[in-house]
Amino acid sequence: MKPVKVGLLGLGTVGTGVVRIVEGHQPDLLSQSGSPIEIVKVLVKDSSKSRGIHVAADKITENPWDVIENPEIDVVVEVMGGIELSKQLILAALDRGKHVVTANKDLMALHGPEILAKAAEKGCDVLYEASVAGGIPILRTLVEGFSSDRITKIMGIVNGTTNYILTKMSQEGAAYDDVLKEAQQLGYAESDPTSDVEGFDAARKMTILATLGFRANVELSDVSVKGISKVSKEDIAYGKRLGYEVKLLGIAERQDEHISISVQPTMVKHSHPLASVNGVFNAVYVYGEAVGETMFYGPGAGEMPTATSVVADLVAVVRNLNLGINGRRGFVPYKEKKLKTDEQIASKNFILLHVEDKAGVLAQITQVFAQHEVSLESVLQHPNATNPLAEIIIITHDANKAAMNNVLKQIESMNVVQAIKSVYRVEG
Ligand SMILES: NC(=O)C1=CN([C@@H]2O[C@H](COP(=O)(O)OP(=O)(O)OC[C@H]3O[C@@H](n4cnc5c(N)ncnc54)[C@H](OP(=O)(O)O)[C@@H]3O)[C@@H](O)[C@H]2O)C=CC1
Ligand SMILES: N[C@@H](CC=O)C(=O)O
Repeated sequence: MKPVKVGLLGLGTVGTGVVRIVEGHQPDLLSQSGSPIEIVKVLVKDSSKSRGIHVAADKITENPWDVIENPEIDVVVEVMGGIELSKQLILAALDRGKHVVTANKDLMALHGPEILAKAAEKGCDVLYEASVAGGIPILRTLVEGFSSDRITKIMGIVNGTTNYILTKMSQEGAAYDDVLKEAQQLGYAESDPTSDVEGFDAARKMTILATLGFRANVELSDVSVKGISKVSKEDIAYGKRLGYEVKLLGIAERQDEHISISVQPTMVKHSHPLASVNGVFNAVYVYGEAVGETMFYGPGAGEMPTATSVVADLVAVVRNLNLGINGRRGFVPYKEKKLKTDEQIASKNFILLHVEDKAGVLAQITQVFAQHEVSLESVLQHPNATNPLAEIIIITHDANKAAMNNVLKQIESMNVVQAIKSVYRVEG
């Protein structure tokens, strides 16, 4: 039986896993796809590097065109990362009629529409399951599993590195910098981990999830982003005392065709299933009008989980090749999105203030909330042992973002307020 030939762009964390699965699961891949699958060329940046896996020297190249212009290659698997070169190579591969599998969320979040349009024009498949939530098959689930429903909310822990960091800070009191180093050593973090800790990686994933879930032309610039670099041990400890876990949450919501998408550290109530998603695990919570609440859980990063999704896409491409139906999905024309205004975005909020420790201050503060019609769920005040200030912790009921911004602006200008230490969205 003639094997389907694959060119692999990248042999790092994910690429190594892809080679292991393709070589180690041959009988399963054959029975699932209908053809043997053979990796015939592998692109690396530095061929002299020692690697944790053996690949025959004649398969390794430092020249990407050895893969793209190789006429025997049917499918290109891009796991090298980056944007400009990967985009150029993927478009060139599609121009030559090659199908593409990629794990590259940076690329798909920014240039997905252009790449998918080219694939449709050329009758090729472009699959990118591994780009969101590593080992969880969430993209297929949104596109196929929920094709009959109208999704109104997608909420996810979609970055393994930050969830690993927050979990270790919360459970072991570990220091932020130490845990980030560990996540890098474990192969979870991006080559520039700023993407992870500042929330950009999660924003790219939320762009992809919202595009597919809401079937709308969502762009990366539509996502408001805040990372975890300013989350303190104090915030985590306060959250715990009040029954919350701090998580970096991506939240995409839709109401009457208006959408909002954000990534931000969020206080998640202990009783909410997302609060117990720990370590490198990811979870995506999907609300559909008909189905109600669903949640998908699994490892969000790392060699083998991510490679599982990449190779599952490869199997799908090969199956399509054998059925002669590649590119049949075509380019889905998404609906024009409408973004919610700040008046339309509502959530509960957690606010930690340092204020002067004297009578009447609490009343002054709560009055500001009342003026802007933000009602309060709970208010705690106690003296701070280390300085002559008191701490006030407020949890609001659902309040719109515009009103909350006005409250915070007014509180910041009050003489009795030394600092607005933290503001978090609250879920659950
Ligand atoms: N790591 C993870 O858990 C996950 C990663 N992803 C995505 O998968 C992709 C790969 O990630 P990962 O495996 O972690 O990355 P790595 O940095 O571990 O590997 C990148 C590989 O690509 C090669 N490469 C990079 N740039 C070039 C270039 N210009 N020319 C030739 N070869 C190049 C590198 O070569 P060399 O080895 O010689 O340096 C290396 O083999 C990224 O898009 C990432 O966002 C998605 C989900 C999870
Ligand atoms: N750096 C990413 C890797 C997977 O997408 C993460 O930590 O989730």
